[in-house]
Amino acid sequence: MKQGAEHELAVVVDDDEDILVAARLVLRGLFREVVTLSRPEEAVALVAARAPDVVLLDANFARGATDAAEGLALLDRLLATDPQLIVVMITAHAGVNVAVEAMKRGATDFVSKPWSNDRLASTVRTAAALSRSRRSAASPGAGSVPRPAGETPLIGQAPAMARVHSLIARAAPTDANVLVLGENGTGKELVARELHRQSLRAAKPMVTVDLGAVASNLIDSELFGHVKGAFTDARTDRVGRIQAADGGTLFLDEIGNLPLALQPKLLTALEQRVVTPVGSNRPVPVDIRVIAATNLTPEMLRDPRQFRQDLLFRLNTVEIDLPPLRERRADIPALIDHYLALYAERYRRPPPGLTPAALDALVAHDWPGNVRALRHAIERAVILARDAALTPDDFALTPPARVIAPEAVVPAASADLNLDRVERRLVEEALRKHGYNISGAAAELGLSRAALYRRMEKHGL
Ligand SMILES: Nc1ncnc2c1ncn2[C@@H]1O[C@H](COP(=O)(O)OP(=O)(O)OP(=O)(O)O)[C@@H](O)[C@H]1O
Repeated sequence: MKQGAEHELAVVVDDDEDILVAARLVLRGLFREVVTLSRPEEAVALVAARAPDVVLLDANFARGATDAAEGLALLDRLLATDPQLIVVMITAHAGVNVAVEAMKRGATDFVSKPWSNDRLASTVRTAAALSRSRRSAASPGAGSVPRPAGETPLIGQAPAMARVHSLIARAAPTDANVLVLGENGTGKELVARELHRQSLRAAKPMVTVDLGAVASNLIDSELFGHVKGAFTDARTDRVGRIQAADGGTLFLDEIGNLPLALQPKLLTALEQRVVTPVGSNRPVPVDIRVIAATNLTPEMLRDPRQFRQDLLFRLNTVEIDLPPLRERRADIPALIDHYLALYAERYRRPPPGLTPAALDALVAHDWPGNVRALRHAIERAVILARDAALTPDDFALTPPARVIAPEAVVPAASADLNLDRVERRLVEEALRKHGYNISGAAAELGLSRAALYRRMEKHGL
């Protein structure tokens, strides 16, 4: 038995002898025993008998095969034999689709050939650490830390959300970059938090950059930092957010707002795992996992005039698409219960009841602002609630989105000129006109996204 090895048993399954030898050389420092198998059928029996810490499995078995069918079928069989098993897939260079398919089926991570030995070692070490915590707690996601009190859980068991939960559970413990897509208010940030919380980086920070809220000329130094004197206002050195996330997770919200000119710089940082602060020529090494989110549609994202495709390819190793609330109405009652209880406690009142008509109206509503709008509607209703159960009128549900000419919202001379109410109306109309797309509505109103959010909060929209 080898002294000093961190883990017990690794199994490498590949029909290429060179790969088996190369993997053994890397893994023998980490495991007391490394078993290499060139015949896939032996793997199932070995997994059943010995519950290895990690299996490293080649995706393309039959020599020359590229569709990975055999490797994926074996992955299914191994996981059926031992659902707690940690499998790291070996994929061909640029085999991202295979890697994603493998992770959807339950692989924990992947390495692509040709690999760098350091990368292989760190991927397998991370996977083995996960295996240990999974087996000791006998529950998936055991590497996670508890959700802080008061932080919202990701509610929803409708089929579309069940898929989201399952993708989160599988992608979280890997270092794969994740791109979260969805309309405004669908919960993209919550998903990012869950991914971080269930990851092996959970004890380290998740650093967020909202690229929609930072002025475009400041994004460079916000992300990469700067050195004193790099520009007029740079009076001291400043660490950028990427570096601040070292060891943890970097959450890039509204990634669609990253200026095209800065996209190559981010790509280089992600590929080379270094950042070079503005005004410096000394790259600093960083170890980050990136989660990005956007409300751009997949079609917009795939337009090279909006987004560099090589950067997209880096960011979307796993893609999680959050459906709008109107496509998962089954989740609405659970969301209502959660937020009624939350706000009743916050505003120190008994949880109000709900008439059946109110429940029907809330479930039937289209919620163009998604869960955020539902949450605000409930908060407002709780604040205004009297003793009786809440009725549809207590929720001020507006009719479905329609496009309104801007002139129509300018009040006639005789109309209500109260500034606060006019502001509310304008904000509401702009939101509706843009289908609750915050960036679009903010641009039309001449506000930053942050300023628009403040007004939405103020007016309970
Ligand atoms: N599934 C959910 N369960 C509970 N609360 C949710 C859920 N989805 C969203 N919310 C709540 O809705 C609000 C908006 O969520 P979040 O900020 O994550 O959305 P987003 O998609 O990132 O929005 P935006 O694109 O506008 O930044 C938050 O208050 C969040 O707590």
